[in-house]
Amino acid sequence: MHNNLPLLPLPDAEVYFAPDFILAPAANAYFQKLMNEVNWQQQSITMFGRSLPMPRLTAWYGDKGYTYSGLHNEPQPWLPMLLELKEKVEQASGQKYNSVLLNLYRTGQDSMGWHTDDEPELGQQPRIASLSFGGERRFSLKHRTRKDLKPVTLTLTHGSLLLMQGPTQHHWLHHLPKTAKAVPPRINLTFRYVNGR
Ligand SMILES: O=C(O)CCC(=O)C(=O)O
Ligand SMILES: [Fe+2]
Repeated sequence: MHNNLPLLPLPDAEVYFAPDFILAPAANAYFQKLMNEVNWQQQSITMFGRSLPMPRLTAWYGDKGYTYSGLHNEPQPWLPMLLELKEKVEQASGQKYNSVLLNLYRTGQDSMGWHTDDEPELGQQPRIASLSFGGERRFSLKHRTRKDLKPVTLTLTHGSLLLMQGPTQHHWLHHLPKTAKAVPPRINLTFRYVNGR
């Protein structure tokens, strides 16, 4: 699908990054509203038979249930603010989304490990539109098989939009590592199109 966002020169991928997608005054207001109005949850992950708290808070809103990190998530009904952001992202990307997963990274110790978003419900070519608010964090992509390609690191700035689509999830992993720096809290919204159910 055609859009006017800046395309990153990555092989086997279609990744766009607009660092100033939402400008500071509006982005500040969204950050505060998201902090206050989203129903943030502490979920657990089971690893090696042990249940551990996820290193971030999460929330899931949208039209359809979705399995993520082995957990089935029943979405909460859309908040007006989330529909407004969804519309902005749909206009910029030229595509529709029907769900959003929100992540709150409270400190530099909150993180997300290497993964791909390739659950069957996301279809053959998952599209993920990721908005960031608050503290800047580094985000990296690494090719699954091509060791000659160095990992690519971006700084996900306040108000930025990162769009991953096409073959990206088949060939690249991504993560949001911890940082030892003192960083303000960060809120991330990943809009997705979930099929079925
Ligand atoms: O916080 C981020 O920027 C990454 C989030 C992510 O990869 C995900 O929710 O699948
Ligand atoms: Fe992801």
